[in-house]
Amino acid sequence: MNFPVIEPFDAALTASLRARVDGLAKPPGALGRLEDLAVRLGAIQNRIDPRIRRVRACVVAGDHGLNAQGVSAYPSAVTQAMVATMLAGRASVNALARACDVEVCIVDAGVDADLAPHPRLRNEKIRRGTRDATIEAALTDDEVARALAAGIKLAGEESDIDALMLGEMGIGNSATAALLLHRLAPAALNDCIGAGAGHDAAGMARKIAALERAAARSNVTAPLDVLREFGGLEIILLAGIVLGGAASRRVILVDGFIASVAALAAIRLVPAAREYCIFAHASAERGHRILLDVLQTQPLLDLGLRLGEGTGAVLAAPLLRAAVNLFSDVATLDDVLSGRLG
Ligand SMILES: O=C(O)c1ccc[n+]([C@@H]2O[C@H](COP(=O)([O-])O)[C@@H](O)[C@H]2O)c1
Ligand SMILES: Cc1cc2nc[nH]c2cc1C
Repeated sequence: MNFPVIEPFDAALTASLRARVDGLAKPPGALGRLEDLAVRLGAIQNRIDPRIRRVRACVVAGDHGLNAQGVSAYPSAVTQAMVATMLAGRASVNALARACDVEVCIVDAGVDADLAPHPRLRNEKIRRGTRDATIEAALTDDEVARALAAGIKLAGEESDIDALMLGEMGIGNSATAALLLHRLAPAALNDCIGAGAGHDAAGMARKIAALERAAARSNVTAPLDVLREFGGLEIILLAGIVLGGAASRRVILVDGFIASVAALAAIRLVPAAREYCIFAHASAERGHRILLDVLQTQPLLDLGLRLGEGTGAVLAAPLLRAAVNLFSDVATLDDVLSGRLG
């Protein structure tokens, strides 16, 4: 499969952006990591004057065949129910998006139900849920390729969207994400498994045993093979959004554990995508720390969130707007010291 070309950053422009930030009316470095964010946004957009016009959260939904093994405390039907809740504007992500001026786009990549058409629902369904990865490959090569292509295409649309956020909804996807992290980091499987949406001790034991069976079934490590063996459709479509968004020089703001695993998969497919991914927050899900360490990145926020839906990414949108305002609104130190502001 052919992936879009993702350009590395222009080193001279990055140096100019840093010089601009250093020359603003403040002691150098006094705005801490917000300064790094401002430079990064300019480097991503390849502009000395980065801008954040429209911001869109893509909440991609899918179901997981391995949920039949009891890897989640919740039935797969909750995925469909939460998609309906998001379409009604009543999920957490909707409330936070209204507060942070973020558009929400809900995408069906593989919900195990026939969803009625809705003006705010994008139908990219590849199939109704993945196959049970403890028994057989979750997907075919063709299904993986089609999910990636759908994400790449979606991310390339509407050129005035400057930042794309990765969000997801999929009961059982913390189990799938643990398998992907185990193979793609790589890291010991046990360290990648957390409580997901919540588990008691018996539930955790069931989840660990099922994931050990799935991991023992296939020893693949190449990224496309890993995605075929373990899924899931929403994670793969999100990886496509990373590739398409980076190729069109958009900021990719990554939500929690599952969205971060999607970003990792994209980065394993096209390493240049890494610089375009900004990790919004540190999820409380076990395994997220491993992923952040592997990618040597520090998230913007740490609020103890572990919801998904794109909630953490949406909350970081104001930081993007704040960072670009430094370039557009702040006087230079030279102007201040020479009295040129009047
Ligand atoms: O993104 C996270 O950090 C995160 C951590 C734990 C759970 N979730 C959400 O909870 C669901 C997955 O949990 P589970 O237990 O069903 O695998 C899925 O809908 C995710 O959006 C999300
Ligand atoms: C209710 C509920 C809402 C969610 N949102 C994202 N993952 C979720 C999981 C559950 C169970």
